[in-house]
Amino acid sequence: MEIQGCREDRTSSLMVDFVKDCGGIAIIDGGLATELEANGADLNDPLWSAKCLFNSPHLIQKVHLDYLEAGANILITSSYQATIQGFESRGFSKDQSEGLLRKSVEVACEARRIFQEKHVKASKTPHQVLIAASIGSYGAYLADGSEYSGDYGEAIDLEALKDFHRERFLILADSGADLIAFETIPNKLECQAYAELLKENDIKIPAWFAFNSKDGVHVVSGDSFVECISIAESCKQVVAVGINCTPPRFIHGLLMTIRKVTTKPILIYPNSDETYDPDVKEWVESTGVSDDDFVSYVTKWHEAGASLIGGCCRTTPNTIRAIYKAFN
Ligand code: MET
Ligand SMILES: [Zn+2]
Repeated sequence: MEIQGCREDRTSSLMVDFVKDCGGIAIIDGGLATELEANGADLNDPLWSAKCLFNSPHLIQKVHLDYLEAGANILITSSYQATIQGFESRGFSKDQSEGLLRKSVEVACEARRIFQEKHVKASKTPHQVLIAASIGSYGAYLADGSEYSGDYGEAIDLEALKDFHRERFLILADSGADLIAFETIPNKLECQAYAELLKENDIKIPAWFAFNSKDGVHVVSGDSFVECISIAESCKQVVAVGINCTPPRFIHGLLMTIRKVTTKPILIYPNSDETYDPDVKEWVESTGVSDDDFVSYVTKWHEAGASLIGGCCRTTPNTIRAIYKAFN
């Protein structure tokens, strides 16, 4: 029985095949950093969730396992805000920093192994699981809120972004993950940088591109959503495109736009519609969306063409369990 979910051929058909194997809808996990906080981690730190890689990896494994038990088919690793630059600025050596990046994938793979072994021992068939190695934006590394403005200033050009991302990207591409998840992409320049890194390095591992929006029309910088999706569309290693960390109420309109410009599987993992305040580095309670409200959207998104659905910040294993139930 093939239970790992890692396929030998990491080709462009990976996501189409995986979604088919999952019965037409693959469930992505929910918020990682915010769920680590719910489990007691103090992430008020420029490294955010990556801090747990050296100070509480057991918590990361627990949250991954909670999402698998809730029904997730895809785990996104804790490398979103993990960078060599960030770790070095905290006194880690280069080797140690690279080791911490690899560890983010190892912890997720170990959670998958534990989950699948437990189900096999109980004579149940575990669901398939892919590990997506997260890469957050340059703005996430800056931890100054620019991941939600996409404004990096004049000094940051395409080459600067490629130089910033190259090393971590190459390490994660060779880490044993099934794919790379470029998440919360705030502007067109960063999207181009990722596409060029994939092409120039003839990377075999597939990737997905997920953008965020705060007006339901553009990516957060104000750049054209259509142009960003089109760049991803023209990149053969990109196996899915879509939206993350965006309020659920914007998703349907954005989905209608994406459908016109892509032939690739579409992924949607919104946040819970609360607002992040970069000054205090906290999510500000607002109306938010309850798990029931969230789930009332998901079948509509699926009907509208999304085949990978999960949650981002402030969604929880309960959100993912509710999504799972909506489709099973
Ligand atoms: C700001 S979006 C964060 C995405 C990341 N995968 C997380 O859930 O922590
Ligand atoms: Zn998020």
